[in-house]
Amino acid sequence: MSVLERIQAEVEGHPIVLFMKGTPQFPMCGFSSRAIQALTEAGATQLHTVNVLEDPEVRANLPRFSNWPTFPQLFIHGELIGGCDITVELFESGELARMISETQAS
Ligand SMILES: N[C@@H](CCC(=O)N[C@@H](CS)C(=O)NCC(=O)O)C(=O)O
Ligand code: FES
Repeated sequence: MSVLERIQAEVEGHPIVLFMKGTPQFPMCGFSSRAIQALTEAGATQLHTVNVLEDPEVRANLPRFSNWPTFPQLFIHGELIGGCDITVELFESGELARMISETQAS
């Protein structure tokens, strides 16, 4: 499986996926930490995460796949939502909680 196929399988295999630096328990960067915090506070319980620090191939190729240059990257239902700033903005407006409750209910 090529790395792009692996990325595709990750985002199609789980409704909510965060590509991040570190893990939810031990985020290795403030941007990833803030994204996890927003997702958790918005009620995400079925969150699948990929630690790009442990997968250099994904780190190098995800920006090409998603057309988004940095980490973290949030995908819902296989679609890129954005990085830390967008995730936090969606949380603050209440939109993230709505998207997550719809996703987890379906
Ligand atoms: N404004 C960005 C901040 C994220 C960011 O700047 N990430 C950098 C530093 S962690 C990054 O991923 N750089 C590329 C890399 O480390 O591969 C967001 O909203 O997500
Ligand atoms: S790892 Fe340095 S800013 Fe994210």
